[in-house]
Amino acid sequence: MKPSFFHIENFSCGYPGFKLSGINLSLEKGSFSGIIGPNGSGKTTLFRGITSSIATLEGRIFLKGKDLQLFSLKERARKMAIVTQFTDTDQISVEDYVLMGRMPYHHRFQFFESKNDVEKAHKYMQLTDVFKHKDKLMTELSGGEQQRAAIARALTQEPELLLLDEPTSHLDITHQVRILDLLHRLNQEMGLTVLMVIHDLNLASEYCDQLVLFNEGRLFTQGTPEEVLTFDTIEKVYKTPVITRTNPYSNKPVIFLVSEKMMKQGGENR
Ligand SMILES: Nc1ncnc2c1ncn2[C@@H]1O[C@H](COP(=O)(O)OP(=O)(O)OP(=O)(O)O)[C@@H](O)[C@H]1O
Repeated sequence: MKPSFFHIENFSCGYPGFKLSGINLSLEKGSFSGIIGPNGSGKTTLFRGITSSIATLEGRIFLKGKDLQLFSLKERARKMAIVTQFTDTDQISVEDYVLMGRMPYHHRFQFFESKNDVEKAHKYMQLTDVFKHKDKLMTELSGGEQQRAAIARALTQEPELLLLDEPTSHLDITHQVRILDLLHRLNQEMGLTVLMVIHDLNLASEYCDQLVLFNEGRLFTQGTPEEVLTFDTIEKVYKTPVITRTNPYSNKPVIFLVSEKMMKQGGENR
């Protein structure tokens, strides 16, 4: 059988007091997947395990059939990029920050970026709408602008697999759609494989082919948005009732939250 593009096998990692365990996950080349789940369920921990920021306790991860541990850092950075929740905002210009995405392609004694590196960085800065800030310091950007610069840097890395931890958490609605549309376009046109942690279940439903739902350090279920975003599953995992409907334009599931206020008003109107 042909190995999948990215394969996580019986994986476990964690910290004292929290263990993520028994994770099995396969991503096909060119897939667009979302990891969802309540706060503290282990989504970021999985990314930390994948990038070896924390030690693996059990299991293995394969990228294009090769154990991720066997990749050199440079080789891995050419294949896989990650956008974390926290952008390091040193005293560095936005342009230099994004250009760091080209470092995995520099040869040993290359101290300056090439014309090609600058062109790529400018292209992705434009696509993420941060080009106008290129001469500012990263510390002078807003949270959403920093998040877009981090995405620009990861795209400048031109990876085959892009991992994003809550890429839209600081973005206004225009930029949420703009960034997700951009990722979708790169996914469709260039075969970029995307795996993102996302809290907004409606955006997850709209953009992802596959959803992976985490709960209490385990993978609770995975499947298409239609299979995962059901009333029963959401109530069981998030412990809150929701209303589920289908978006008439995209035919994807849409979730409406049910508040106490809404329940009371519903009662009064009956
Ligand atoms: N450095 C750490 N040391 C010890 N425990 C940690 C550490 N980082 C996270 N945890 C714990 O691990 C658990 C999972 O955290 P994680 O950040 O993976 O959750 P998450 O699903 O990404 O949550 P959120 O949706 O809030 O971002 C939490 O209970 C958290 O308190």
